[in-house]
Amino acid sequence: MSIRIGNGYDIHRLVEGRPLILGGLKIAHTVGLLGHSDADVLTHAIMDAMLGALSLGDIGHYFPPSDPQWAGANSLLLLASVNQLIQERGWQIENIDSVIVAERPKLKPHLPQMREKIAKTLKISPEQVSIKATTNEQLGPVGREEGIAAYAVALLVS
Ligand SMILES: Nc1ccn([C@@H]2O[C@H](COP(=O)(O)O)[C@@H](O)[C@H]2O)c(=O)n1
Ligand SMILES: C[C@@]1(CO)OP(=O)(O)OP(=O)(O)OC[C@H]1O
Repeated sequence: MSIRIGNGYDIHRLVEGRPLILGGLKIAHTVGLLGHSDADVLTHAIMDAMLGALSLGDIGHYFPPSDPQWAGANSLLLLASVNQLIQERGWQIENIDSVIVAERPKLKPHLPQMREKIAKTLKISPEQVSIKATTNEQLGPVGREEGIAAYAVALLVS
């Protein structure tokens, strides 16, 4: 058995007139994340962690922000295709750990549903997907609610 580990990070700006989508879940809030795709920072960080584990580059390589094809893209569909990419190479996810950094809204009540959505997309159990939330203690751009960030680690086995 071989194992590989990867990490991912993403941040998107919060603006009015956009939905807030995190882990594939639409969350009621006054502002949402700006991006070429649905700007789902958590899912983006997870994809980069999976790609990083196999030194396969980053999501921008597979889904260029300059490509109109990805305008408004559902990041869960991109996640499914990254999963296919690693499976084609003989790898599967052992577990994912992640954290969303957001001052607001309160994300704890939404975390179980996010775990289910990510796990279903990756065809693994929700127990293999950890999603946490923390504030940035009002420090920096995230602390000023200018954006939301996410970090993820993925362990792959073959
Ligand atoms: N957007 C968020 C941020 C945090 N939480 C939960 O609150 C706990 C305390 O957060 P601190 O940043 O003050 O340490 C954290 O452990 C999360 O459970 C949240 O639900 N939504
Ligand atoms: C998935 C993509 C597609 O445009 O999403 P974006 O919303 O542009 O988000 P970003 O994390 O800046 O870059 C990743 C892109 O590949």
